[in-house]
Amino acid sequence: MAEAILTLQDAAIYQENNRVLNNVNLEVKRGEFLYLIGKTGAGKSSFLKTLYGDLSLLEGEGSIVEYDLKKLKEKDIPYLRRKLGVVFQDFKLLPDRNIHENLLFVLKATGWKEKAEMNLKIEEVLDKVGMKMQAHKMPHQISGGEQQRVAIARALLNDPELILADEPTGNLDPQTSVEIMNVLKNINENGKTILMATHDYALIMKFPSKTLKVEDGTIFEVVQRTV
Ligand SMILES: Nc1ncnc2c1ncn2[C@@H]1O[C@H](COP(=O)(O)OP(=O)(O)OP(=O)(O)O)[C@@H](O)[C@H]1O
Repeated sequence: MAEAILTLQDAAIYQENNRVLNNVNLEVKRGEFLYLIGKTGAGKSSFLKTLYGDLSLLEGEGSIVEYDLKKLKEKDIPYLRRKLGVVFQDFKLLPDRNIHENLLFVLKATGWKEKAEMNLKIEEVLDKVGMKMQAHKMPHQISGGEQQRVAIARALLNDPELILADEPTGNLDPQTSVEIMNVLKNINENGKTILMATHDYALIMKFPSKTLKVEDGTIFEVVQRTV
């Protein structure tokens, strides 16, 4: 049996004083690809924010990539984030520097020092997402799908154990969404665990995988045909 990379027991998720989710119990095993679905406002983003330390876990127990979410301190968060790769709907690339410099910025911010090592790492992650030849371009010179590829490459820089993707195809057309899914699936097949929030049921049908649903204030696993 693969070991658990994420577990939650009787967890509640809060936004300010509002309890958004309750009785959350789940276990994600190393190597899994999981979807997180649910209506707008159901609490998917709040859930993911709790996992990457943006919201505190106030009730229940939780552990992610060996961090205890209940005991997480402010000073732990940068280290937790290095073991997680987070991908957002809106790419969040820095507009004032090229692709290479965007990735270099993250490496420097996470403690890398050796220029040659940094350049090699950047080349390696851009190669994984098919963007090696475009490292000199500015974010506005590449398409949305290409920007998302770069954002995925950025998430891979510190060799994370788990990738959290919040609607990574939300701003992309159907064909580009399929291309991004192929990139994510490929990364998953190479051993990374991925938890991906999405509204895109067509994509789920095309790339079936274990699916969690956020509904009525909690999270539960659904079988594919009922999503
Ligand atoms: N900063 C905040 N303060 C208080 N309540 C919030 C805050 N952010 C979100 N909420 C509330 O928490 C609930 C869950 O929001 P959340 O953004 O997690 O939903 P979601 O499922 O990710 O939706 P979407 O698909 O639109 O991103 C909503 O009722 C929302 O109004």
